[in-house]
Amino acid sequence: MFSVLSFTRPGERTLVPGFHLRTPFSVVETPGPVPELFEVSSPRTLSETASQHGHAVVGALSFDCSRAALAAAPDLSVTHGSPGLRVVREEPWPRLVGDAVLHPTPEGYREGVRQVLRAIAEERVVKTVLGRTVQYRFDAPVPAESLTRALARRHPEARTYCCPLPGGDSLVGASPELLVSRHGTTVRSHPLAGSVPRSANPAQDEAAARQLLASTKDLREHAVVVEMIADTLAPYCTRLTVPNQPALVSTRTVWHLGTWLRGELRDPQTSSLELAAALQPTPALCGAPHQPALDLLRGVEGFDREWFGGAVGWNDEHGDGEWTVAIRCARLSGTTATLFAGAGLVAGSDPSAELAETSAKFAALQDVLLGCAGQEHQERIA
Ligand SMILES: C=C(O[C@H]1C=CC=C(C(=O)O)[C@@H]1O)C(=O)O
Repeated sequence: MFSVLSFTRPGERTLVPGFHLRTPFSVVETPGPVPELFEVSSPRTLSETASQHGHAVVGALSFDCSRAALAAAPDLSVTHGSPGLRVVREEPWPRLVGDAVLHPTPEGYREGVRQVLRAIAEERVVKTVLGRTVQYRFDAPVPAESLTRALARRHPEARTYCCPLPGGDSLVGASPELLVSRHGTTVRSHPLAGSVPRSANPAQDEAAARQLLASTKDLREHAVVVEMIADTLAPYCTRLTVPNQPALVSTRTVWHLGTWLRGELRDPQTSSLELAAALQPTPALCGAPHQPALDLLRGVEGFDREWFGGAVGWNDEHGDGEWTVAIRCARLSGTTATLFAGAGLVAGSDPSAELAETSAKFAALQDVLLGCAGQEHQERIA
């Protein structure tokens, strides 16, 4: 069942963003602010409800898939190709107030990694993804749409999104990872796992990429994810192609290992939302085996991920749609912006290297958020 949430707070209407998802191949957006969100305890319920009413829906699935915040979007526009950025009035950018709040501290994160490595050594888990947060406060709310446009300019290769959340918050990000798409009977997924920070020195950058492609630790970390996604999609597909080697994927700040999976749907009634709910969360954000990894990360992280590591996307009235993994993101809530990043841990992971990896992941948002605020990046977060 689902309940309708009032989405706007009195007096805050002008700050409420619409839904926006830009990829290198398309832009999907609502024409204006989303008036109402439906909070759903089972995304499948809404998928069925949406198809009964013939509406497209947009929104977010939480990390553990126990919640979805979705909105009916009868006027959803899908523009194929690589259209230019919509010109809208630029709002004034707020100023940063005070210092960044890190959770946990860098040493706290390294200690968390050691705890997970002990659990791996005791064979309680094979892999767990450990997250951390950094929170900034501003003298006024951060304009979500301006931030999204600035992210799209800085990360044209990414899947840039702005998604309304309950309580007037929004989730804004520039993710490199496709959870799942369904177009007609074609299903695609592009999991990423196994990463190293990029270097400003071209020779070092190339060497880092080469080492990543040859790293048995990172290949193992990646294989766990691909196996789960292939096993989950296989029953939905008549044919599923799974390359046996990952390829390098570059973002502005990080190299990743990535694998494109492609399948043909067995039943054309299966919607993109149903596929997303079946996959979420993959071991790229949680770990393996699923339940012990989830219990472990909940105990060690000490914060509620809610939408971080979930999925943001759309599903049209035919069941077509795309769901992006909600990473490289900030939750905007009033005058605060909370950034999230995590790293996959397997046997052989090094606490300081994992900390550096999360810092490089934060940088995707930080550079834009603090750059727009006219601030130098003074905070040493690692
Ligand atoms: C958890 C994050 O990244 C995931 C996605 C790609 C590579 C990952 C890794 O190598 O650890 C993570 O699994 C994040 O960006 O916060």
